[in-house]
Amino acid sequence: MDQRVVESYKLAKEMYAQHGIDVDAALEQLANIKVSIHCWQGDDVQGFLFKDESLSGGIAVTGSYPGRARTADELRQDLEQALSLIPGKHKVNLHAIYADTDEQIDLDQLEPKHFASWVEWAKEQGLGLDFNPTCFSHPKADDGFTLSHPDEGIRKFWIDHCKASRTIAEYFGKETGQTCVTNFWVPDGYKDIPVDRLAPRQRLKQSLDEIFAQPIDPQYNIDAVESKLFGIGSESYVVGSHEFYMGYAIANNKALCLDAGHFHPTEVISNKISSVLMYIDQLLLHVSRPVRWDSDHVVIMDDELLDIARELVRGKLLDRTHIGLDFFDGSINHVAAWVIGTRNTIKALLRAMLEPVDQLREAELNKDYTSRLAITEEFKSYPFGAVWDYYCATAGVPVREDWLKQVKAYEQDVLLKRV
Ligand SMILES: C[C@H](O)[C@H](O)[C@@H](O)C(=O)CO
Ligand SMILES: [Mn+2]
Repeated sequence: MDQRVVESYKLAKEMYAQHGIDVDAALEQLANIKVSIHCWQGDDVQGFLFKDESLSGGIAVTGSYPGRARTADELRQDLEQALSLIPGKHKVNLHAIYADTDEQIDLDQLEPKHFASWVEWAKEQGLGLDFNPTCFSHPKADDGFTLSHPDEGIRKFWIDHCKASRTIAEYFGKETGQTCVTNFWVPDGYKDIPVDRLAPRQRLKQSLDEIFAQPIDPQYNIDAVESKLFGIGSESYVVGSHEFYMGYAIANNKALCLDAGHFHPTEVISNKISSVLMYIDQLLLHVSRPVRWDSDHVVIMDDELLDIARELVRGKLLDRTHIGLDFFDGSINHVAAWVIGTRNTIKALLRAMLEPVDQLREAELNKDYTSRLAITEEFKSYPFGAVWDYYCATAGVPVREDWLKQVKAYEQDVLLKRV
């Protein structure tokens, strides 16, 4: 290992120790945190089942950076490349449209066997798998409704797809030995002001009740539900609102998914974590970055990311939180997007672990808000970067921006050859 990395680390460790912070213990804790890396950044949310369907559901990918994965093998190859540049052992989050099969199969007919290659790969790589039914980019979702659809036949199709998804998730959990988190998000909503807000919500509740009627051992699968304020084409009303799913999760013992881009533009999920975890057992995060709207930009080291990490660390809530990523930027190298967003998420957790929380809490309780602000601000320039570099070096991944060289080489050798 580069001796400068080791020396900087030692100096940093001493500085943190002066505030009672055990850096080695923080790194040990960090190494046990798994981030769920979303497969859909790798191919602009296209999937492999319906090559001719364009992305729908009120979400959008912009950009046409070359080299996106076209097959499951390519996607796995790209994920391996990204994972080789990210410290720690993590999970990969699949959507149903990423089934790896030659069969012409519809979503309601999916079975574990259609994901066998993913499971085999995950086992080889020592990765966990998470899952999502895909209730969009399909002709039966063209009018913007799925699980709350007024047509019984269409609603049943989506219920059957979600049931099939839970069976697949259970299989993931059994095979990998790591609990699969299955996230349910549906785009259902109206562009303009509806007359009846209640009936679609009653139908969505009924559908969810049917989907979850089959018990699954939580050792293998846990279900999460994800709300949204608005989407493109559902600006006036989304059936699965925050209140709807918060209530549903509490009443039915489900995990709640908070996506950073799914609320009012000035509303932040960091301020929701401590509230929702008072009433629900487990949380799923979709760490994302809204820029003026739910634009799903790559996660950067901004105030909100750090605040999310602080909430989890300070409240000792990491054990009850599944950290997933959700962004899709088609304007930059797809592998780099994963690396940037995931490294930032892990780095933010480290930064949060390297704060003098006890000291700050004491200042707060003593109404010494001057010290609270002063210390918080000074710690923003404490040498967390030296600790991060050491962590990357000991984990066998590139230090600082060195990873970019590898991504550029991969782009030349692999991605640009995909024509
Ligand atoms: C593709 C994902 O399931 C999707 O992004 C969903 O989680 C979401 O956030 C929709 O806005
Ligand atoms: Mn999301």
